[in-house]
Amino acid sequence: MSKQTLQIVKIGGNVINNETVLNAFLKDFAALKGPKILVHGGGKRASEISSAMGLESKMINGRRVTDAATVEVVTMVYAGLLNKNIAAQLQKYSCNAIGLSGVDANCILAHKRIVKDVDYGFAGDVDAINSQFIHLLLQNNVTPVFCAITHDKNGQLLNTNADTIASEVAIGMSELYLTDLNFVFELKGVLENIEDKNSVIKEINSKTYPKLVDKGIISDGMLPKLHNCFNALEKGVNKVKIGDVTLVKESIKLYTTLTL
Ligand SMILES: Nc1ncnc2c1ncn2[C@@H]1O[C@H](COP(=O)(O)OP(=O)(O)O)[C@@H](O)[C@H]1O
Ligand SMILES: CC(=O)N[C@@H](CCC(=O)OP(=O)(O)O)C(=O)O
Repeated sequence: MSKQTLQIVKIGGNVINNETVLNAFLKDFAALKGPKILVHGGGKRASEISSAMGLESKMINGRRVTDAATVEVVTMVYAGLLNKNIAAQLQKYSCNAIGLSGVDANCILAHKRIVKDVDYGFAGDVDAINSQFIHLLLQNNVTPVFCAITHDKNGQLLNTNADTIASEVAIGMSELYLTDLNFVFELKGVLENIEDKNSVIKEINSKTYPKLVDKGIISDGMLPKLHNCFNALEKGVNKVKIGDVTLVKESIKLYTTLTL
């Protein structure tokens, strides 16, 4: 039997911080037919709230250094405020959303990120997705909304990059579905020239990708995003796209497609 298509959409911090844009996007997302999953970040809001609490935010290579105080703040912001607000807006648009962290029903198991020379604290890298439980929700017309909080099965909460959550969920669900992964952010796609908002590169493949990195065209947060895109394609995800909030509309023509 052929697999059903599953849409996985990730929204980032700049979209989440603009209430009007976020609501318009959530209305379109709610109208998407078929099984779907929303993954949200919210790094920008977490940095603002940390700052208001007198905590400094430190990012290294696109990932937040998450000390004991920061893991408390990000859990409150991602798994509480943002996750529940997004689920409430989707309910308003008649999408039966369930706001979840990776802890709930052991949906996303992770381990503390260990890399040479950098102590990221309670930042997590993903080990496993509970695809059977997520499948159960989807089959009952429930739409999971995941935030960036995971756990290590030893009682420790971990903060995981939301792009990584989206690609790992897409990889994990690929055993059951044909998965389409969509990264939604504030620009129309990956740009040839960051000053020209319409200079969207329509297709990036695994050969052109390193050249764009060498030329400095791809930098900052786009580096881990593209790494996650290619990792997803290599591990069986069907389609990967990057674009703005109109990406979930069928009529949209301008975005970046990633291919192997
Ligand atoms: N070539 C590029 N095209 C588009 N954005 C780029 C490019 N190179 C670097 N960027 C930066 O990457 C950012 C997106 O990454 P990030 O801030 O992590 O997004 P999000 O929080 O939505 O995941 C953009 O806001 C932009 O500043
Ligand atoms: C470990 C790590 O970096 N976690 C991220 C999780 C949120 C996120 O990825 O948010 P955006 O998608 O809005 O950037 C962070 O705390 O910023």
